[in-house]
Amino acid sequence: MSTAEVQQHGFQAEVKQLLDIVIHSLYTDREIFIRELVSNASDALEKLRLKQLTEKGIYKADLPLEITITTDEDAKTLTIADHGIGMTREELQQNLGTIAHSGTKAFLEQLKEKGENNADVIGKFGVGFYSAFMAADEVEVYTHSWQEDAENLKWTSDGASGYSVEAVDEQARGCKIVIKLKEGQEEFAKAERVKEILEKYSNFVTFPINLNGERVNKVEALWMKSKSDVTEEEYKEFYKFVSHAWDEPTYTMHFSADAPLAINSLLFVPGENQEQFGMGQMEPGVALYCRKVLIDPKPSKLLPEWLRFLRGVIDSEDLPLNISRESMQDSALIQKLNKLITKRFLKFLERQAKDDTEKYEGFYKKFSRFLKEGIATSFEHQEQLAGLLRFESTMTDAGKLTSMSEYLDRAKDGQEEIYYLVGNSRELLEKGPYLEAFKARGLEVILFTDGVDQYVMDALPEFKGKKFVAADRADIDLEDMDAEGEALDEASLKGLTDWLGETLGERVEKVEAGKRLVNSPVAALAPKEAPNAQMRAMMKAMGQELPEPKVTLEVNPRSEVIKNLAGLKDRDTELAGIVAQQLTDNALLAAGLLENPQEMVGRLNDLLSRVSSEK
Ligand SMILES: Nc1ncnc2c1ncn2[C@@H]1O[C@H](COP(=O)(O)OP(=O)(O)OP(=O)(O)O)[C@@H](O)[C@H]1O
Repeated sequence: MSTAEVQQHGFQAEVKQLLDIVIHSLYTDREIFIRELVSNASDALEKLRLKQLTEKGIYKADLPLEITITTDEDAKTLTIADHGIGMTREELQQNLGTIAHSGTKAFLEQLKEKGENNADVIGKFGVGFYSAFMAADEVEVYTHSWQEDAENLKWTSDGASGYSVEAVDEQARGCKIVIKLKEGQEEFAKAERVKEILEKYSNFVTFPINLNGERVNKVEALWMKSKSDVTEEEYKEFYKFVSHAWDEPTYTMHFSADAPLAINSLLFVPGENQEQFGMGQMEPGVALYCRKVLIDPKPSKLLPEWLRFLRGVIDSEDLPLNISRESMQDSALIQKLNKLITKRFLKFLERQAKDDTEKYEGFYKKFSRFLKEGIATSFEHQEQLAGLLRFESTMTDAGKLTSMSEYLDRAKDGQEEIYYLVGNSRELLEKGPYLEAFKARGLEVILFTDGVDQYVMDALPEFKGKKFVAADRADIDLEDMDAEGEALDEASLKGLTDWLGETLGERVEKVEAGKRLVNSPVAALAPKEAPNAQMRAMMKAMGQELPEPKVTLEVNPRSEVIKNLAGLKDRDTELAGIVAQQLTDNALLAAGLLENPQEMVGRLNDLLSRVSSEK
């Protein structure tokens, strides 16, 4: 291939879609494209700084690690150049021709399926390099990779269908991005305007920035400063800068410690949960530094996976600088950092929950899935995480949330268990037969209605020494109470339960007189190990055939239906048999365990015809 040849490339379909949104629908804060490009330049310089530690033969090794910005009002251009790692031909195609981030890609595919051009949502997550086309007619990228034998290249695009790549004359190491401004966007070629934009965040950039030959920033790392020297505004801008975010952080946690490890850390909980918007699994976003030198922008083991929503920086002096990223991931030091920061963050959340409940509940609505994932996957932090859960219960008004600690505060003296029930909605749970007995005894039951709650509760055995017990399980031992109304006498009750056991045969494990029912005649109690209604629905959705579970049928000796049935079985065994089957179906239906509603309809019609024919 001759070096003069210009290669034409089409953009990947998702890039075209993204560019279409960027160019036609994203109008707010166009100036942020400068932040995106400066932040990319800073990333590229950080990567080069790390290469300097581990590689020999860096191209033009003496070039300073800095960012140079020039404006040209006559030519209507803005140029942002860095001496970072630059890009090879393959890297240009990979990085500036496709969307590497799988989450963004999946998200765009979803938008396409729905036929939406949702600028609002995409605007929340940033579009990186492509944001240049908010202000540009054409963008040129001149580059030479850090590798000595790499080509001198120029990438050009008008942001429409594709881009070209060609070999050019000798380039400096790094990238020089020339932005040819659109009509109406000439302000970004004015030095004053660009300076004003840079001032917002340039002090977070740990490399010098020169604008038209004049230095604009002090180089300082915000996370190394003391809390009292940083303003709210600086935190916000820093968050946007380091995480390429367009939203504002919900929480900011800035701390330093000397022992057991020397740490300076600045962490953010984002304003939005990307995973909630269908952007796929987030990548870890807390970068690891050692004395202001970036070691790894996305270290996967620095924090537990369920903390992948956090953004920010952890800087530890104790890290050896020359260690390879691979061996660092498994080092004892990383494990220590992981433990320490997780503990601090959980404590931080506990305090936030106490200090501003409303704000915490707002956070919880968006991010609770991560905490629950933590409970299901990390034994070590289970108890602390359980304390951070919020839920409704039989003692809260609908829509109001409470916590485990509040539950225990309200619990009766001597109550050794925490009762809960999992289902699709509060309404359904309240209509079911299981809560009566608890209500009658003044016992609080937690109502879990999130789709993942069953998994969470399967993983969580206890909280502060009190066992979790599902209110619909057969083996709950509730204390006797003086229920109102006359109960069936012992002998008739025994006769009835024996007869029911025989009549229902294989359908039930056993039939017993119970203490838990107040109004309902019967309830179906699933054995401890059996999947509950929610799990069954999920298993069925995955195509698994499930037999009806063998339940314990608990009968209420004070119910009129039960008292009548005890007599009916001796007068009209056939009719009593139909009633018994129907009662069982009712109980299974209420429990979400009924498998054959068709059979029930036939039987109900039979019953109705008998009732209506009675004189
Ligand atoms: N100045 C630069 N020097 C070297 N590589 C660059 C430069 N600018 C961009 N790149 C490369 O192009 C890729 C894509 O950049 P882009 O800004 O679109 O996304 P990102 O920075 O990876 O992610 P995000 O901005 O969403 O966090 C970068 O990951 C990087 O590899």
